[in-house]
Parts: sequence; C-alpha cells; structure tokens
Amino acid sequence: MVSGGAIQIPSRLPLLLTHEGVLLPGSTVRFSVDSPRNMHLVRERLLKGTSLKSTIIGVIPNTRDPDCVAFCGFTRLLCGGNSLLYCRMQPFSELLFNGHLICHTLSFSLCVCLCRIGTAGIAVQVVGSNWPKPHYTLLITGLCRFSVSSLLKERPFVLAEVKQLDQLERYTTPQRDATATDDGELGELSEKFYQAAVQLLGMLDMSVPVVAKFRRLLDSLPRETLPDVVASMIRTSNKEKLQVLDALSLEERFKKALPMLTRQIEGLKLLQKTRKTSPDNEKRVLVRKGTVFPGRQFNLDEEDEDDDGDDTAALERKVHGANMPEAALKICLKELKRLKKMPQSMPEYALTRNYLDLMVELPWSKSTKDCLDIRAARTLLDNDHYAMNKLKRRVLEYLAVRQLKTSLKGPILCFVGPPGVGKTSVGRSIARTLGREFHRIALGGVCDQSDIRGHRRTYVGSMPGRIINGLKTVGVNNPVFLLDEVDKLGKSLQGDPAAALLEVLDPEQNHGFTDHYLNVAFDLSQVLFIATANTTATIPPALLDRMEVLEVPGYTQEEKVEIAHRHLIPNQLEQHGLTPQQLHIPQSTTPDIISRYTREAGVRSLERKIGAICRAVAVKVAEGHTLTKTETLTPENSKQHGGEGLNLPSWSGCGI
Ligand SMILES: Nc1ncnc2c1ncn2[C@@H]1O[C@H](COP(=O)(O)OP(=O)(O)OP(=O)(O)O)[C@@H](O)[C@H]1O
Repeated sequence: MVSGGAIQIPSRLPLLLTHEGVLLPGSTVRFSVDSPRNMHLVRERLLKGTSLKSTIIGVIPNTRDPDCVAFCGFTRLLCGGNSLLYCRMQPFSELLFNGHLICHTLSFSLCVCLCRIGTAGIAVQVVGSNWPKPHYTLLITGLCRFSVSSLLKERPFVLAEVKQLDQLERYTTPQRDATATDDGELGELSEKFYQAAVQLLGMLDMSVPVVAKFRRLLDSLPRETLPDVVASMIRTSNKEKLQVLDALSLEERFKKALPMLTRQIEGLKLLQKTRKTSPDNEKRVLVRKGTVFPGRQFNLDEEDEDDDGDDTAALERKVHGANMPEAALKICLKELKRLKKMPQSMPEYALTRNYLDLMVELPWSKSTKDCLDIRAARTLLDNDHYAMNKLKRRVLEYLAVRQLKTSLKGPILCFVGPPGVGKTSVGRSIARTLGREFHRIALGGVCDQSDIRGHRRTYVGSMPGRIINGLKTVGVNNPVFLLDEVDKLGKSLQGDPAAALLEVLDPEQNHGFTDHYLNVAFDLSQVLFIATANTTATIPPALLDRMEVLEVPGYTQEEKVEIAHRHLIPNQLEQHGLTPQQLHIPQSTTPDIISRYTREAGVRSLERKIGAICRAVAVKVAEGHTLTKTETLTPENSKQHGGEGLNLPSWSGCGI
C-alpha cells in the first residue's frame, strides 16, 4: 500500500452503503449492518480476510433521494451534485456521472442514490448478534476520502474502482503543516478555526474525559485535519457532515466546518446566559448532556468513559447499596468489572447487565415486620372463611408457635382438598394476618427443573427460576409463598421439578438455596411456604414427607348457603358494581341454585353462577330500568316478569 513514499488505499474497495451516519477521516463511528449486501461484505471481506488490506472498506453514505429514483428507466442517467445514481436497467447501456461515462457493461438491480465521495476506513471491530435480528456492529475508523471512479460489481456486495483523494501521511509522519506556513486565506482560516475550537474548549469542563481528549487532539493533530475531526466530534447533522465530506479543497472544508463550530459556541453562550447555575457545574452538565459532543463518535483512542461510565457507576452504587452477602457482592463486583470493559454492542453486555440488575433488585436483606396478633388472626380468618374449623384451628396453632418462636423451622403446611374449597384463599389470609407479602407460584404442569431452579447463565435465554422471580416481584425476603397444585408437578427429560422443590422446602437446607442463574446462595429460611394440592396420591413421597397435610373436605349444602350469603354474593355484587338494593337473592333461593345448577365439593362454580346472575341484572340496570321495589330473585318470579320494571332474567337467560 506504500508506493513512492505515499500511503495508498487499495484501488478497488468494497463499499459499505449506510444510511446511519457519515464517517469522516480521523473519526471512529459505530455502524449497525443488517442489509444483505452489507452482511455479505462483512462475512466475505472482513471476517474471511486475513490481511490488513482486507479490513479496509469504503464507507459511502446512501441517501435515498426520491428525485434520483424518478430517473430510473432512462438509459442515460445523469445525476446532479456529487451523487451517483445506479439503478435497475436491462440491459444497462450507459451510466453517466456529471457527464462522464462510468459504466456500460453491467446491469444493476439497486435503485439508490449514492454519494460520489466516501471515506475509506479500517474496520477495527466486528461484533455479530442474532438478536433482535441477524446483524453486525462495525467500529470503523476513517482514513481518507475517495471518489468512486466506476462500479465493478453489485453482488454479493458492491465493489468499486476508487481514487484516493486525501493523503494518509498527514497522520503518520510529522510533516510540514500545510496551513501553518500558509500566509494566505487558508492560513487565516485555519488560525480562526483553531481559535474557535480553543474558545469552545474554554467553555467546557476540562475534567470531563471527552473535553480533555478534544484538547489533546487539538494540540497534536495537523491543522489540516481539524475540520474533519472537529466536525465529527461536535453536534452536527449528517447533512452538514456530508458537506464537509464533499469539500475537497482544504479551504472549502474549513469554510464549511467553521460555522458549525461558531454555532456551537453561540449556542453555549446562550445556554450559559439562561441558566444560573455555578459555571463549573454548568460546563460539566453541558458535556454530560451531549449538548456539545453527541454520542461516542469521537473515539480515535478514546477511553470508555462518557454517559456509559455514569451508568455503570450508578450500577456500582446500587450493588454496594443492595446489602447483599459477601459472596454475592464479590460476584457482582467481578461481573461489574467485566461489564465496564465490554462494548455495549456485545451480546454478553446485555446478559451481564440483566444479571446485575436482578442481583441489585433482589431483597437480600429487605423484609417486612411480622405483626402477628392471634386474636386478630382468628377474627380475620373467621371473617374471610366460613366453616373450615379444623383447618383454621391448625393454622392458628401454627401461627401461635411462630409468634412464640420466630425462627420456627418447618413444618410446611399442605392444604389438600377438592377444587374451590378455599385452599388458596386461606393462604392469602395467612399472609394478611402476618402482614406479609403474598405470592402464588402455580406449579400445575411444570415439568422442567429449571422452572424452579433457573437456567445456567451459559444457556441462551437463561432466566432465574420461579422462586427467585417471586422474591424479586414481592421485593422482600420473608413473603408467604403459596405453591399451588404441587400434586400436578410433571417430570420430563429436563429433570424433575419435585426434586428441586425438596431443597426449597427443607428448612435445614433452604438457607443456602442456589438458583442456577444467580449461581450464589439465597437464604429462603424466612420465606413461609404453604402448599396446596387436590390429592396426596400424586405428590412424590419425598416431598410429601416434608409437609404436614391438612385435609380440607368439601362443604355441605348448608355450609355452601352460608358461604354464598356471607362471602360470595357480597363479593360478586361489589365486583359487578351492584348494590344489595338492586339485586337481592333470598336465602331460600340459594339451595335451588346450588342443587340445580352446581355439582361440586367446593364453591367455585356457585360463585360463577352468582356472577352470571349479577351480569344479567347489571345489563338491566345499565339499560336504565328504574327500581320500584327491592326485587327478589326466584325461578318463578323471574319467569313471571314479562317486560316491565326490573325484568329479571329467566334462569337460562342468566347464562347459569
Ligand atoms: N369457606 C369459605 N368461605 C368463604 N369463601 C370461600 C370459602 N371456601 C371457598 N371460598 C371462595 O371460593 C373461591 C375459590 O377458592 P380457592 O380459589 O381458594 O379454591 P382452591 O381450594 O384453592 O381451589 P383449587 O384447588 O382449584 O385451586 C374463592 O373466591 C374463595 O374465597
């Protein structure tokens, strides 16, 4: 690439067509690549190539221009400005650029307007990812301008014959500064530009790394490179950057870039005038907020410190503030250290970040204070549930022992009974009496061990298990966990979830429960586990052995009537926005509903039927029927009501 002392870029360059940004010589820009042509370029040129030459590509802004597209179909193509049009033509006869024939042999299926001038750049990093769709992220450092002489091929990626426009030696060898000794307009311009850059720096906080870097570059780079470097660092639009890119003469380049710099200075002056904070703070805020330096497009040799630095610093603060045990803290700090060194585009960055976010969110030492009063607990249980005397007595005994001995280890209560007898709702009431958070973990159909214990982090799409997820949701380490339907746990090739539950439910072991995702022990000894099941027959013996089974039998008809009138009807009326004046179901009607329309040990179906009656009445009320008297619902009167007043639906009309 060195010919006659001059460093030359290859005369044939693969072109990366990008809508994303403009690469200027001397700047480093991150491009996300997902179009088929660009993906081919990365795979076949950057990833397969082994020489330095193969890492050099041409980056060319691909500005879709409706005017250009309108030209398609003509055999002679003329494109204004510095744009080059190539489009679908069969056969391709002549392609003219600014009056010059570029190509007359190929047919192109692309229909885009390309800039004629691009920047040859060296790909310093290529990162691939499949999420959310296959793409590569390229970090490219601009070397020099080139112009497209002719297009050689279009597939699998665009290859062009190019002409180098800038000298590369200006960065590599200390040489005569073309502008320093120039006394003419160019010298004046470059001095003015330099002074403006110094003025901008004076308005910013030097302790911010970006500003310090800007200062270093300003002093070390030859002045002729400054327009490119400064235009790529300060906040400018892509259109403005394109103007700088298209400016071939140095003088023109200074003229294009200087107004951008002065605009920035004027903007800062205005901001400083309007805000009345301390000057030092103000300077820092301006830089931090990206008022001057947007994004991270300036990293010629940049340390990884900007907004991202803030982010990881905040995370570090959270890690220290999470009050986690020594072992967990050690792991978090290690991961944090790795995270700081990772580029954000790396897929592992997101994984590590998610892991750390979970670690800081977990309630390692956050708990609610138990407010147990046995008398109040009895009243609450009685108010919430009718009958169930045996179960309520045992629950009260259990709670009383807990009150006397806070560090009670076991037993785990397991309520066994037919569906709808109130097992889950008793669990909820226990949480309320203790003043603890309640979380239900539905185990029905779970047949993968990792549902309980989580996946290892090496696994794609890994997640913590339900226990850790539940703790994250409730935000305290002493909730009431209701393991619903333990009898319906499955088994599969992915392991036996019941075996994983053994450790969770064993009071002797669960202080060191290790979820595969966390890979560090979490103390579950404060969690109060309650299990429910419909039958003990299908509960694995080892699991059953760890639990105290409390049978919850079905209800008698009388009990169901009481439950309906004390709990179900008031609940349903409230849920449907009705008042007892609008719907009254007499005690004598309920046995009819129970015996004719439900056939169950519990009361869930009864609750649904009452809900259906409420819905039907709600329609009438919403239609604006006025109530003259309190209506009572019986099968007979519902049929009698032919049309006036509150037209109570017939039983079948209720949908029950
Ligand atoms: N004794 C009772 N007193 C008041 N309401 C009750 C009683 N028994 C059940 N219920 C009510 O019945 C409904 C169903 O109860 P729940 O969901 O707790 O049943 P379950 O036994 O857990 O059923 P499954 O085994 O299907 O999970 C709830 O609305 C609950 O409040």
